[in-house]
Amino acid sequence: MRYDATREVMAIAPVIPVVVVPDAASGVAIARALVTGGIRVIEVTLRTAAGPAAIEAIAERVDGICVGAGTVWTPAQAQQAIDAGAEFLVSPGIADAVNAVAQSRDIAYLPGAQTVSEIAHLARQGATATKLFPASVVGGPAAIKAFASVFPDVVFCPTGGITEDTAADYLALDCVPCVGGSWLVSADAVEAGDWGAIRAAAERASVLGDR
Ligand SMILES: O=C[C@H](O)COP(=O)(O)O
Ligand SMILES: CC(=O)C(=O)O
Repeated sequence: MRYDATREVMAIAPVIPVVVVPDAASGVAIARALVTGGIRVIEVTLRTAAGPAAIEAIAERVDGICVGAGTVWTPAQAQQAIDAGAEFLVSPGIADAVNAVAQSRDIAYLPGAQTVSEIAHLARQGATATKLFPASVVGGPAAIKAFASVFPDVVFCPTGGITEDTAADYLALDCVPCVGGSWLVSADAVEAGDWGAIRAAAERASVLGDR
């Protein structure tokens, strides 16, 4: 498993934007706005049918961004995303079959956990990096501090319910190199084609946590 590569993805920016794309062209415009704003990583979720095409278009047409696939639950989705050009995969929870594809294709993988037992399950497989979703619901920074006390070798990417105002509270923890969030790329901005708003949100996010 490429958890060293997963940690490299987590080190790119203080925030991994979690994005829902209506079509591939919007994905390209969003990715360009993020890069211009200083965020060189994007997680394109497979929650819409346009996800794989958007990943492919971003990989081909946007320089300087690391594109990954989110909401990956099945091996077929994992294979399709990698074939499209995804450089990393993310699951909101445990998806062992996706982990197996990530291992066989030698690609960075960020699996999700919500509980101590789930983190332990991932740690037994060798994971040293996990998503924590939905972070604000499972207890926010206080919960992560408690998890870190029993998993000192694991770093977390908390995601879910985090905002521009609360991200720094998570990033202040040594075990949190980055957070995930959808706030940079709002559905309203995408619908309006307001790429300037996304660029501005990326500019503010790029300096969160003084990184
Ligand atoms: O659906 C959840 C998103 O992927 C991340 O959560 P968020 O929208 O609360 O930032
Ligand atoms: C929540 C998230 O990161 C995902 O859908 O993969």
